[in-house]
Amino acid sequence: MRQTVRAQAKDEKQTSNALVEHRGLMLILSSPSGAGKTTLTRLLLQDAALDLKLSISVTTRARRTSEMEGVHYYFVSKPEFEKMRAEKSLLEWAQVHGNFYGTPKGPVEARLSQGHDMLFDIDWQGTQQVQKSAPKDVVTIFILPPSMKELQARLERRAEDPPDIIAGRLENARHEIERWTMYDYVIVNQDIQQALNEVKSILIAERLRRARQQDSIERFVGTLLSEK
Ligand SMILES: Nc1ncnc2c1ncn2[C@@H]1O[C@H](COP(=O)(O)OP(=O)(O)OP(=O)(O)O)[C@@H](O)[C@H]1O
Ligand SMILES: Nc1nc2c(ncn2[C@@H]2O[C@H](COP(=O)(O)O)[C@@H](O)[C@H]2O)c(=O)[nH]1
Repeated sequence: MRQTVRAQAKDEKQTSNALVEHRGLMLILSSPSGAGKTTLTRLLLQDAALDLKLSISVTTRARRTSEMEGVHYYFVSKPEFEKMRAEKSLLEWAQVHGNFYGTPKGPVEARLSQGHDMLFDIDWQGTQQVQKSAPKDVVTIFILPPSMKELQARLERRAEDPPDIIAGRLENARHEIERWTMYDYVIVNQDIQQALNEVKSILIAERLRRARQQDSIERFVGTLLSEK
C-alpha cells in the first residue's frame, strides 16, 4: 500500500507528474570499523522481502581484495572526488580514517521519490549531514561491538587491512563510540542473527509509523468506515 502510485490524476498536470504517495525512508547504519555494518547490510540485502537497496558510496580508499567496483564502493581518485563535491552531486561526505567517502545524491533521490527505502553504511559525520537535510526521512542505528577486545579480534580475523591501519581504526573507534547518543537506536552486535533481527524489527516498526503512511491509511480507513 505504501508505494502505490496515485493512479487517478485529477487533471493533466497531475497525469504528467504522477506522484507516489509515500517517500521512502533512509535507514542509516553506523559503527566503529569492524563492529559489523557490512555483514548486517549484506544480510539485509539478501532478504528480498525487505525491499532495501544499498546506497553505494564513492571513496578515495584503496579497494580491498574482497571488494568489487560498483558493489561495495565506486573507487575514485581524489580529483574525481573533489569534482563531485564541487558539483554538489554528493548528499553528504566526510573524511574517515584518512580517506574521503561520499554518498552520490542521484540514486538516493530517485529511489526515495519512488517510495522505496534506502540503506546507508556511513559514519557519524555523514549521518549528521543527512539528518540535517531530511530529518523526517531518516532512521539512524548505531552498532556497538560487544567489547573492544572482540572489535580488535574481528578486524584481525577479517584480515583485509594491514596492522597499522587496524591500529588506527581501533584508535578512532573510541571517538566514534562516543557518538552513540546522536542515534535513534543502538544495537550491540554480539550474535549476528539477533542483531539482524533487531535491525529488521526497527525497519518494520518505522515503516508502520502513522506519519509515514498517512495518505494510504486515510483512504483505507475511509473505505473501512464506508462498509455497511
Ligand atoms: N556478530 C558477529 N560475531 C562474530 N563476527 C562478526 C559478527 N559480526 C561481524 N563479524 C565479523 O567481523 C568482521 C568485521 O565485520 P564487518 O566487515 O561487517 O564490519 P564493518 O562494521 O562493516 O567494518 P568497516 O567499517 O571497517 O567496513 C568480519 O570478518 C565479520 O565477518
Ligand atoms: N560519511 C560517510 N561515511 C562513509 C561512507 N561510506 C562509508 N563510510 C564510512 O567510512 C568508514 C570506513 O569504511 P571502510 O569501508 O573503509 O571500512 C565506515 O565507518 C563507513 O561507515 C560515505 O559515503 N559517507
